[in-house]
Amino acid sequence: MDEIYQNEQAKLQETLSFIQQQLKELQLIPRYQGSDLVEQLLDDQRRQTVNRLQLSEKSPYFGRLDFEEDGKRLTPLYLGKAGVEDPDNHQPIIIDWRAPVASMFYSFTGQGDRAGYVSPDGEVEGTVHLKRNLAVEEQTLKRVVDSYVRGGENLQVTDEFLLYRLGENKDHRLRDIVSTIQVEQDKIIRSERNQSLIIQGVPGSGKTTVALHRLAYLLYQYQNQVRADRIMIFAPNKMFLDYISNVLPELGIGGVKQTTFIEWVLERLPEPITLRNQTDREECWFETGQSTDLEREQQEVLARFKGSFIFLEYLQQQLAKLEKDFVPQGGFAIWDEKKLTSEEIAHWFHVEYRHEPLRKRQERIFARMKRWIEMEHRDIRNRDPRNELKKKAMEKFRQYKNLWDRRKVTQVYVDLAKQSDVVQPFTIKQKKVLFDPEDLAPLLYIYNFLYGIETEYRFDHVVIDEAQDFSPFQVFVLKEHVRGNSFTILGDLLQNIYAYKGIYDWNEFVHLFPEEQVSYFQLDRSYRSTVEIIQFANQVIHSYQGELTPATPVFRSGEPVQVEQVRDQNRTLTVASWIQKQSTQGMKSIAIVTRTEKAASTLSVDLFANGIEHHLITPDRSQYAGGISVAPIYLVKGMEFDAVILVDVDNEQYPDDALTAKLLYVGCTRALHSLVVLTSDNPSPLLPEAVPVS
Ligand SMILES: Nc1ncnc2c1ncn2[C@@H]1O[C@H](COP(=O)(O)OP(=O)(O)OP(=O)(O)O)[C@@H](O)[C@H]1O
Repeated sequence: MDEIYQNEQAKLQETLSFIQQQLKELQLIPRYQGSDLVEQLLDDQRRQTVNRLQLSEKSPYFGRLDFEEDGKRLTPLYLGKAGVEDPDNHQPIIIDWRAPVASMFYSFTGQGDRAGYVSPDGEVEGTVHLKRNLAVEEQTLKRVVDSYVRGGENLQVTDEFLLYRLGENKDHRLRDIVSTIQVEQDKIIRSERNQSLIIQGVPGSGKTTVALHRLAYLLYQYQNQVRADRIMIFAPNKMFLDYISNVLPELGIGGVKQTTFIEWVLERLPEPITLRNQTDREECWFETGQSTDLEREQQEVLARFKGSFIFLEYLQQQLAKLEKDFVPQGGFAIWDEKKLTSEEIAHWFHVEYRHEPLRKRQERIFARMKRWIEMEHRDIRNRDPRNELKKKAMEKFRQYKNLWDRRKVTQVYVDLAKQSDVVQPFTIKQKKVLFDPEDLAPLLYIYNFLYGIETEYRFDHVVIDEAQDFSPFQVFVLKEHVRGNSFTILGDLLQNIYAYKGIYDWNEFVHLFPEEQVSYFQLDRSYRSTVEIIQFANQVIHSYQGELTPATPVFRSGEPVQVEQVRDQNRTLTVASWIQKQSTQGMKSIAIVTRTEKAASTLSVDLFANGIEHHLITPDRSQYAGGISVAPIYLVKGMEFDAVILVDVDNEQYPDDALTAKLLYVGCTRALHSLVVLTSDNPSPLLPEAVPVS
């Protein structure tokens, strides 16, 4: 292996010198400031090459595949995050991981020596001689692992490199996985653009990571059809967006937009919308105790109805009626016998302008009527030198315009919703209607119906993360904004802790797309947590698993999950000493997870009093700083930590019901390496049979 290592070391030096030389030469060329288009294009290309070389400089490649295409000679292919070529002969020095030929690195599993890929010129086949993983960090070769050598004993060492990567401690942001993308993940990443992918995946199966890699792939593969600034990522909250914000820049991608659905709709609608304070609602939803059960149930029924396809169909019918009767009866008359009949105006509206949204047609008709009055007035100017008749006509016109529907979008929605049997009256506060997030998709739908969609709000691709919390109505309205149904929709039905929104079954989304344009994927392998943690979490959710497949851990063993009984008065000290122990063991991200927001603030105060510096995660927090975090359980969804301690896991806080089981499942599956569960002398019935260690 030493010789192999030395050869690779020499190759790395040679590649680095090449990159540095290229960079030096390119950086000596001054930026072009003139107006010659060809020169501008060349300058732009140089800038892109500099960006790629800079990305490659620290870690030029991560893998090598020796491939002998049938009828050609064997070529070692080095794969990196960005492609680098020799400018003199255009030969590739490093191949971009997204290139067709690179797909073999991910799809080749070592069973037999044949491999192939689809190039722009057709299928290519050949023989693989070597597949090698190379870990290069800060220009230093750290590790060389061969996962396949032709004719050698191939012991599935791919896993060795994967385990090495998974065993690392994580800082505060999600990372790219280009060097260890797995076969089932690669299929998703390389899916065609005009496909809506619906991905159900167990916690830690890489859903978020894979979706971001798919974006990088789409931007590479469909350069002329997909633009970064026309891609939108929808995620549950700002902190989560901050948490995932490193992956795309690590892959050399900039400019992709990210938002939450609420924020995006509020920005999109021109009318001010007053949203009811959601903190109270979430608190009520996640608060423990029976007193809120009825309130929760009512909320669930109403919110689910507003997000449902049934409500959408109801609104569609109502809006169709609105359109049919949009033109007021009676026509419009001015002086003498001059008149526009309602049939004439309706013809403009329903036939001539039918391709425009309703309010645009209305504007056009008003403009046309105004022009008509002026034209008619020219004929009688001599009779009406002081414009008396014209003024009267204009006054009548003003009155006529008021016969048209000129309600605000919010008013149209409130009126239509009220007429349905299910929707209850909206709360009014200080003369303003208070809306909930589930009203936003219907509001946007009505807005689009009345005003249409501006170009800047159309997307080439949309990612919906934690999509189990999205309603069919939300996805439907987003579909109106996306060209070619290009979606990546991902989530986990077992993590739908907001039962008052979202879906029970992915079919609720599948039906929204044409059959040939939608693909369903299921990811069952969990890469995040150790075997012990996954087995523990699987037992927590077991009774509520339903049809869903339990998570299969990648074989990475760690310490057993500890369930500890502590008395109330000792709790803070136990947590404090656990934190200290984890920090000394090198854990970079540590989470102390409580059942409610109140409990998190109380514990936070106690920990500060004990000298433990940390961050308290609250619903309005927009950044995740890593280190030590204290958070209520429902706010850690989507995130991960090296070590997690769950506190107060007793019968009172975690009774045996579906919502609580899901919450606890989410909490357990956040941990990468270490999980501790603190309970009282009355432990939660959801905990596995493990005998508590006291
Ligand atoms: N092929 C892989 N190689 C290395 N690490 C991986 C791979 N796939 C996933 N991971 C790691 O597993 C962890 C979980 O990934 P990610 O957060 O994308 O999963 P998820 O399915 O979205 O999880 P959750 O449902 O819990 O939000 C991350 O640390 C990610 O880097």
